[in-house]
Amino acid sequence: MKNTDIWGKVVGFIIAGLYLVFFEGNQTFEWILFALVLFTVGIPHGALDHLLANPHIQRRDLTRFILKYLGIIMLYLLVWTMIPALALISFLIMSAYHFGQSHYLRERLLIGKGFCYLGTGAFYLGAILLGNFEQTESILSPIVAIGSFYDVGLLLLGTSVIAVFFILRKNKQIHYPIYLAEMLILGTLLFYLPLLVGFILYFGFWHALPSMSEEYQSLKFSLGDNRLSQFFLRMLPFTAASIIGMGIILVILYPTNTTQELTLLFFVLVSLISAPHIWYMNGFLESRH
Ligand SMILES: CC1=C(/C=C/C(C)=C/C=C/C(C)=C/C=O)C(C)(C)CCC1
Repeated sequence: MKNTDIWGKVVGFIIAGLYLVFFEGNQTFEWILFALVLFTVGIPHGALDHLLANPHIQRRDLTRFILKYLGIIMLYLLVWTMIPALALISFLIMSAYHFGQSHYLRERLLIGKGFCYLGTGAFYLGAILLGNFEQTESILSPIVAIGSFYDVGLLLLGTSVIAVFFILRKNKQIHYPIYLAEMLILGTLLFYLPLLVGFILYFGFWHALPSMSEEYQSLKFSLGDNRLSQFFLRMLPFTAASIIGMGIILVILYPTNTTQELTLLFFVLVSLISAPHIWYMNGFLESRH
């Protein structure tokens, strides 16, 4: 699985190309693509957090881990219900950091690491959301009115590329032109793709798959024989729990809510499982060096 991340990005570009040439506006294609990427890499990449914390975790520690994970989820749910705008802003900042982090899995950033993660992730997330501003605005309308933030968003997009450029250039060991080229090419593509297509391609092939590959590299020695099948097998319990849990909530709310409301609810559920995942993943990635 060493070069899976690179192949994944090639596949991501191919799917984007196929979509633009043959399936543009085809909602069936969009939903199938979304579900497929979400179920095969999107959710599973976060289903091994317990092993990243401790590859040989035993029942007692696993229980403690689950309780801690659920505690973070509950606390964050409380924030969503009491101060939704704050919960949303924290979700966007956490996500930007987390997405940015997965662009530099093979690098060792010595200067401005946190800002570089944040800037890179903010750029890609910004491209996805600003390129489909009206839809983003309408999904978020039950929480906040973002209508007047378009120009600020564009400014943030420009600032983040420039900031990342300077940070990467300061890190002399990094070959920065490749990252900038990727930002410009992928950023433009994500800006023009529809919201959920752009999001799922980026999430699946630029974030989840590279992260999964890194998880495998780190866990493979503790997986015994048939390590690849063991790796996938161990993802099953928490993947299934997340999909079933989120599915039940969405199915119950389906009859009384619009598609926009269900989309927002889906992302709120994603944010709930992402909060502890981002925390544990950061601990895992930062402990490698
Ligand atoms: C696409 C999209 C949104 C943002 C989603 C994000 C930020 C997802 C992050 C997922 C993460 C961090 C997963 C972890 O592995 C909004 C603004 C909620 C609503 C409009 C559509």
